[in-house]
Amino acid sequence: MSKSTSVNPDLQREREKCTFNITELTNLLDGGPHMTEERKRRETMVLNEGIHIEEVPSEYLSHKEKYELAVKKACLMFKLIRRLQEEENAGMESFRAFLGGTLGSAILQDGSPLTLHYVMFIPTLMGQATVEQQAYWIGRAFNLNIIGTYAQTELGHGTFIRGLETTATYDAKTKEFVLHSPTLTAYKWWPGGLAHSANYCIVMAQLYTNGQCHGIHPFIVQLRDEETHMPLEGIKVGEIGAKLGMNGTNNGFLGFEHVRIPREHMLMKNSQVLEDGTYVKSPSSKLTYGTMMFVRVVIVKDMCNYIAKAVTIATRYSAVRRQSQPKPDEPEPQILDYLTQQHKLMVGIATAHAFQLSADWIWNMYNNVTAELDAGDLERLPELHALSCCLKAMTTAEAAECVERCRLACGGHGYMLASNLPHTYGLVTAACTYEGENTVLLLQTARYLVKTWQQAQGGNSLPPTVAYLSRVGAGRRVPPWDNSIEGIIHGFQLVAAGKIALCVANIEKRQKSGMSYEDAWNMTSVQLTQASEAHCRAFILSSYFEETERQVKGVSPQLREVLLQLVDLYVVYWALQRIGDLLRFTSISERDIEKLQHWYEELLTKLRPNAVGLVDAFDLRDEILHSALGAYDGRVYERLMEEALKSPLNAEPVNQSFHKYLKPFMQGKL
Ligand SMILES: Cc1cc2nc3c(=O)[nH]c(=O)nc-3n(C[C@H](O)[C@H](O)[C@H](O)COP(=O)(O)OP(=O)(O)OC[C@H]3O[C@@H](n4cnc5c(N)ncnc54)[C@H](O)[C@@H]3O)c2cc1C
Repeated sequence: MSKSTSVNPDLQREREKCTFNITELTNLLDGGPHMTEERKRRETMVLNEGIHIEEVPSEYLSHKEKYELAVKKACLMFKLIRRLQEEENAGMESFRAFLGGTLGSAILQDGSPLTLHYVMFIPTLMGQATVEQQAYWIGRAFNLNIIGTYAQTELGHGTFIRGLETTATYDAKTKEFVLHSPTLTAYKWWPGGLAHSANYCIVMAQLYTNGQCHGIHPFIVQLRDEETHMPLEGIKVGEIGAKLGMNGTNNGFLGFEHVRIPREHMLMKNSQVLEDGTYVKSPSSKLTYGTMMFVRVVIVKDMCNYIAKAVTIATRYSAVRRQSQPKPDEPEPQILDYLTQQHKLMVGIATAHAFQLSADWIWNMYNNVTAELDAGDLERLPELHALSCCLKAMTTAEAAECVERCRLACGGHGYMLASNLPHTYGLVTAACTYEGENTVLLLQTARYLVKTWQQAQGGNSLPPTVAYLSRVGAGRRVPPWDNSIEGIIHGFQLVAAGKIALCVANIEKRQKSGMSYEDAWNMTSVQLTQASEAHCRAFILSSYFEETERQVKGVSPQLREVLLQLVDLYVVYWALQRIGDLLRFTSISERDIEKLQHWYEELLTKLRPNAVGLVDAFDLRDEILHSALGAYDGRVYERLMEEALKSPLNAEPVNQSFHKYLKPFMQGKL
């Protein structure tokens, strides 16, 4: 952590009154002291290169210049990864470590044009290419001799994959596929790095062989000449234009005019097309889920980093900022002393912890299920799929809310790009849409929950993450309310079960009244998304609670106390947020609610002295925070002015537009 000699005295006082050892918490969050050391080593290695330093802040560059700078930085980052691979034989994790949440967004604040190469291109090759295909492609991709992306979404269709229109028609005479975009809406639209960066691409297209359509399959397609980078014949490629955020990602469009590729360029680990055009179906359509789930799990982990970043900025700023004078004879208080401010910030800190533990949990589950898959066992795949869908949806939505709340908590200064909260919001809110639009994902989880509920009613045993549904199932008497953490978590399980039961009952009722299943589903879908959210909330609350209980066994009493306070705060916060649900599905009373409210206020007060210590423990270097409001030394006002002076408009006292427009206008001559 970069420590300036002159730290703002308020911030310094906050650090002095912290009750626990900050390094102990940092180590815990990293997964052990050796991991902290490893992370710091990586950060130093990257930041010492100076790639993050910008002569002119990139917000003042043109669209084209922003892209050119993003490519330069991304290449320098990839060069480092290549060096690490050569020196230390590092694997895929080196990509994640360098390009993921914290370091990645420190270097490329508005997204990287090469991210898709490691987020989607390589994982898809690993998951869907045959051993021979991997032998041919992975080495080149891994060494970054080629740059790839992943093109699925089209102008006309994103969510509905079966509706994609790009075709890949097999020509048995030449043993080639012919890729074609029959309509404007068939154009690929959105893939990161596609516009001007990647020279290869995995394209999802409708496979036709012997006159029959076999649905969507992956193909690897060369887009650009490896020497000149010119688009190959029949390839129509370009950029989709400026966006709310992520303007460094070079999202592109792509159309094909009868482009021929060899048969070997269909990724055939799962389904195959033989030389004569015979189609050999995949043993399970579910096998292709692997890459999607990997990416969703990575997204959950990234959300923790973005939340940690936003709350670090807003909490440090809240310690430095003084405003208003509630007591006439006393100085203005730090805004962190207002309970409403603590309410905005503390839950963010707790959320970062809760998501990190949920992410670790699902990461382990992902690895176990993948190992089972490799051994041909698909049993836990639907459970993992359902959990990864709702977790991705909930964590991205909540991260976006949390970053926005942090921005608002910083008042006007939070609106400045120099706070780095707007860019962070741009990155986080995009994740609500990509890799599965959030509502659609919640509905996918709901489909699994409805099915599971029906299984439970039939007396079948349920997989671990939904086992609670048979314990708290329909028809059971609602137990007395227990105003403890375990009691609230149990209450959330009752809410989830109650909502799922209602959805199932509503769908059945609507069907009985003559509606088709599809219409009954659609009419119930608002409730279905809420049931999914309730299920996911119950999962996050219980995994956060259980994992923390396990974790605190190995920490000092001082840290233990704070970690448990954070869990309590998170659980009670959500109970208060969802009072309506609890009143509806549990036996909670007005008196219990009042107690919860007091408990919550007490927790905020208890956590208040440790607020800065808690965010310091995220150990985000100034170069990573990239924020005038959040720097370690708290020199907020000085930094804001320093940043303002970097505006190109401040380079001259009078702008030429004065002479050209303002003056003639004021003099009535325009
Ligand atoms: C920043 C960014 C980066 C991206 N990167 C890539 C990339 O690299 N490669 C790639 O292939 N794609 C990429 N995408 C595309 C992304 O995957 C799609 O935007 C996403 O899947 C949603 O599809 P859509 O845009 O067609 O929205 P739509 O599916 O049209 O959704 C619009 C609305 O309709 C609703 N809706 C749709 N279907 C249903 C349903 N069945 N039930 C209820 N409601 C429904 C949705 O909830 C939403 O409110 C990216 C998108 C963004 C924003």
